[in-house]
Amino acid sequence: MKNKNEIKILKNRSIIKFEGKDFLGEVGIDGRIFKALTYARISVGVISQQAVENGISVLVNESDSEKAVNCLIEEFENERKSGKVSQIFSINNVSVLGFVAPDFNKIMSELARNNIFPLILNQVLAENRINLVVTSSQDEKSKNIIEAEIFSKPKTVHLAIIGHGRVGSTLIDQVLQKSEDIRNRKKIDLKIVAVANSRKIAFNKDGFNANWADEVSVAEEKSSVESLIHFSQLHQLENLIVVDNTTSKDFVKNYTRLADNGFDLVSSNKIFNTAPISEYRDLRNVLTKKNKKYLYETNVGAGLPLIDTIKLLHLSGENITRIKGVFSGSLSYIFNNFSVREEKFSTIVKEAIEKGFTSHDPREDLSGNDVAKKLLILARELDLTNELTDINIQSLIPEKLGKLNKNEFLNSLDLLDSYFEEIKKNQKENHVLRFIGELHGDLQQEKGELDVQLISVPANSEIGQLKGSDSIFKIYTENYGENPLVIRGAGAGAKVAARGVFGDILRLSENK
Ligand SMILES: NC(=O)C1=CN([C@@H]2O[C@H](COP(=O)(O)OP(=O)(O)OC[C@H]3O[C@@H](n4cnc5c(N)ncnc54)[C@H](OP(=O)(O)O)[C@@H]3O)[C@@H](O)[C@H]2O)C=CC1
Ligand SMILES: N[C@@H](CC=O)C(=O)O
Repeated sequence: MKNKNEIKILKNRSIIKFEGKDFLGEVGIDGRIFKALTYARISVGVISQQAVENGISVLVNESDSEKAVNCLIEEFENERKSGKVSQIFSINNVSVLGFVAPDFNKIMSELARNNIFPLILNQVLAENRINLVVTSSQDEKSKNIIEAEIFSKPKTVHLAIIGHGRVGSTLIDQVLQKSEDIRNRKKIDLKIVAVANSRKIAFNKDGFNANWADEVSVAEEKSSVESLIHFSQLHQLENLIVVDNTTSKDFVKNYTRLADNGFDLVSSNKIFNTAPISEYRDLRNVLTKKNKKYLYETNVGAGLPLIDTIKLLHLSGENITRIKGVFSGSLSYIFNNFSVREEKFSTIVKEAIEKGFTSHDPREDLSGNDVAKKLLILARELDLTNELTDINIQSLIPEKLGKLNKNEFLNSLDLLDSYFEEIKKNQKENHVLRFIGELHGDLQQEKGELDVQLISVPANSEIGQLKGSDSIFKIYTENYGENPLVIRGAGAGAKVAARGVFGDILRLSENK
């Protein structure tokens, strides 16, 4: 190699594989292989011997591969008949990458994380010189990964944003606004290469810019995970992250396939983490096997650093004994306001919807389901095996309103007014209403007790003093005793949720 800093790439090569048994160490076999190839005027490149499998691999130009196989078949006719040589065949469409790198192990682990496993590897340790043979469908991607490692170039991270509703579109704008700064400060080049909704998916291999919404609106490709995987393979994209900002039950079924195809996962969607425990564990096993990561900090408390904190406490052996709080940003807003304002319940619910605090269908919040899911997600972080059906949920909507379609329900909101007015009036003096979640019981057992309910608390209590759409999580542990660790802050809204998702993306990117 002339320039030590160059990555040399030789395309259109074939591996000729020569396999058999009992010829290891036999004098003359290698010589006959090279002689036969030389007589056929075939030039030979990287060579590798597999002692265990008793085979030899040589590299030739793809245009010579058929001739190379035929001349070796002819040369070893007798050994093939006796069974000493079992197979002579070619693997076409491969490329060689030659480079000098001091930290070879790091490069190998980066390649493996991107599902790249070299077919041949030759190393001259003393000179840090390496030759890798990879399939041509992965050669450019391998080159980019190796270049980023050896030349400390910004590493490109390719993002597929699934769902561009309130959270997804805010996230895209935040990423676009910050990408240059992140490239300069962290040497991470974030490129949004795919954006999808439930109907279609738009691709841009160079990365979308501020006009992304226009590109999505004219896209014609049907939304599917197959086309996303195909696109990532066609363009040999490395460091892939798929971001699920949907509310879809169907999309989460793709997580395993995406992990299998080299994607790490970030999700604001709570559905996967509240699936039956066997499915929940299956994906985690696949992720471990495939060395893929799955981050979901925004599943509980939007952008608040809650899941990470609980994970750390639990991992460090601190026994969490109880978690109690206001888990829902929308219900926080609704009851913080309803408790102190002379307004109808339905008016305040409409405000929460307008401010983007509620789920797409506000009944997900008002039924207590959203809080129940958040509670379950926290319980499972503590290795408890609870299911959604184990949770005692007090729903805030009568059954008949649950059966309406979304618009009919929104038009019937005022049917809730007198019921909540009555509850408000019947409280003790200086009390306010709060909708809380609580995980308690003996948390060293397999399952904890999970309750979701509307309570009345003194206005001057910690929970009673909550404002705006803030969430509060009180985490009680053995060592903190009756002084819980308290995490409090904005619990809903597209901006804070998107910021939390962005944080997960950056955490994954930094470790890539
Ligand atoms: N809003 C908030 O404060 C917070 C929200 N979250 C979570 O963030 C997620 C997104 O919320 P939000 O942005 O408010 O929801 P929206 O309803 O505003 O947006 C959902 C998006 O997902 C798309 N989508 C739905 N199904 C699919 C599918 N099968 N494949 C591809 N795209 C799909 C929708 O496309 P289409 O228009 O075609 O249906 C839409 O673009 C939710 O899971 C929510 O629970 C988490 C924390 C806080
Ligand atoms: N609707 C949720 C936000 C999304 O998770 C809430 O009100 O907290």
